[in-house]
Amino acid sequence: MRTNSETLDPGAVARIEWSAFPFLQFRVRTGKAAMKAARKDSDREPEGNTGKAAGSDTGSDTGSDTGSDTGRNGGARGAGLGAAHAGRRAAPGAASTAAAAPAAAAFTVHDAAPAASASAASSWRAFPARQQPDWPDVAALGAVTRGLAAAPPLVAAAECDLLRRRMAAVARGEAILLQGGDCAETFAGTGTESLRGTLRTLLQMAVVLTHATALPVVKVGRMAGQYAKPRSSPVEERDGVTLPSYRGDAVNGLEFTAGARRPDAGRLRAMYDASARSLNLVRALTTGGFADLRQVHAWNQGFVAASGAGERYEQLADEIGRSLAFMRACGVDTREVATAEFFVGHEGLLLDYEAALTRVEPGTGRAYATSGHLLWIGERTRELDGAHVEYFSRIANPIAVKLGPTTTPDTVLALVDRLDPDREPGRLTFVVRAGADRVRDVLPTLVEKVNAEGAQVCWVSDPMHGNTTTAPSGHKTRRFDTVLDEVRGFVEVHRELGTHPGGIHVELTGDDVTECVGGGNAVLEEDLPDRYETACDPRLNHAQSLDLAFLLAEQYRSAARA
Ligand SMILES: O=C[C@H](O)[C@H](O)COP(=O)(O)O
Ligand SMILES: C=C(OP(=O)(O)O)C(=O)O
Ligand SMILES: [Mn+2]
Repeated sequence: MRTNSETLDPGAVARIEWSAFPFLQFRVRTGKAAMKAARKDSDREPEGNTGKAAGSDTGSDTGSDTGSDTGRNGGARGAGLGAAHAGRRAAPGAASTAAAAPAAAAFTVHDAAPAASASAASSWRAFPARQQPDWPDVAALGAVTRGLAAAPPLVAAAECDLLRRRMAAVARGEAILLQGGDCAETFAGTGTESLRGTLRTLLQMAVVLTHATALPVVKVGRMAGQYAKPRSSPVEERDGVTLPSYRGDAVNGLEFTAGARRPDAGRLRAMYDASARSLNLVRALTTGGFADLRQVHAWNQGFVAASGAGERYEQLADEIGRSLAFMRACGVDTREVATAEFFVGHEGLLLDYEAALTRVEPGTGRAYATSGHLLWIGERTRELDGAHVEYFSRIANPIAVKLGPTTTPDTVLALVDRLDPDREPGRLTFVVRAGADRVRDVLPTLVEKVNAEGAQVCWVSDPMHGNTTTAPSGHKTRRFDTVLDEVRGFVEVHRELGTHPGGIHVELTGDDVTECVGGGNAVLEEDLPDRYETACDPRLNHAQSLDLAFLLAEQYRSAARA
């Protein structure tokens, strides 16, 4: 059967190139997939990660290269997983696999598809896949993924191509990436005020960064798909009771009961539905007036007036106001500047889900993950001979890879070879999360080696995941100053090398939560229990996010002046 994902017509794509005022403008027409697929699945061994118990100090999250992570998981076991896959396919008689036979045939039948694309939905199955749930009911998994394979794509291939071009601008130093949102989205939070708040926060940050850098800001939400979590430990222990760790709403429930923590494949369908609802709201808001520049600026003025550190930001906010007045005086109708180009992305962790939503473009034969525009591989799953790198090597979306503090230049160069063999600007982003104390040591060599290789990747800072600590109260937290210090280190390194600090990737929310310590309104350690609402990692709250944007804006400016 022929696979098909409907696309934007090329004319429409051409019309949504950068406008004169690049913060804005987003026109998308999505289409219906005509995809009838039958895919069965193979069961997998449970994750053998023997990392620290949940709730212990997360300092080690500042992490190991996945080379040593292999050690943690057991290198032999990793190889064994691959063997187990192959073995299962060769012996489909086992009761548990009978209903879950391999066959990603649905995606491999496009006659004109190049081999790489045609097998995108299935080739990863020959490689060990880390951090996958131990689904107890493989028949249910097969039924769900077959349903997803027949469902419409959530994003269009042409939108992914557009983001690739935007990311190419980032790679060339002509734009900045701002990516942010929850660590773990929840189904309960889908389509609610929280999502609006996160979107509003990102739009506010984008205006500040756009003005300070005089560069377009490419906006990508960690949203409408960020429902699956890799964990340091497969189990969590509380008061002598040990249960499977929460792996995100896509897999199991947060509640600490055996029933909730049991992986449920039906949640993959719920993830798709929740993503669709969120995307719908994001598209409506970003095109329906919510992103009106005057309104976003008014929000920023409100923030500056209310912030404990507001005085420091006043000048920049005033300048933005004057720029808007200048535009109006020149005859630009700022009321028309009311839509924003916005993309969504998530960690492409659950390969059964991503494979089921992979679609091959009939026109080009290229395969796309249609679950989101930009997908990334996490620090724990980026091993070169693993299933995630294999899957990502075969999709045409813009993709990113997280790099922790122990990442070696050889690993990075090998990732470039696997994931960006054509050295195409915009294809590959490295998200550095080395930790504030390591970034200045680790990053320069990585950047130099990649440059010497002739690859034009985007370099982005994730100042969250290398800076997680545990407060005396037991809450996982991050210090605002440390987060800021990592971003500063990241920018400094790039300035010294003459390369482009391409942007930030941040866990944040528009809510006034108390999860990270510090910031202009000074959340204290003892405040953490007040509004600690995250389902996984601590996020910057609304004010802390804007603090970060204003302070980063200062840094970009002073670096530009130097
Ligand atoms: O978001 C990233 C990871 O999923 C998260 O940091 C893991 O947290 P853990 O170390 O508590 O498992
Ligand atoms: C899991 C994440 O980060 P990392 O892979 O960098 O630990 C994340 O961004 O949610
Ligand atoms: Mn996280």
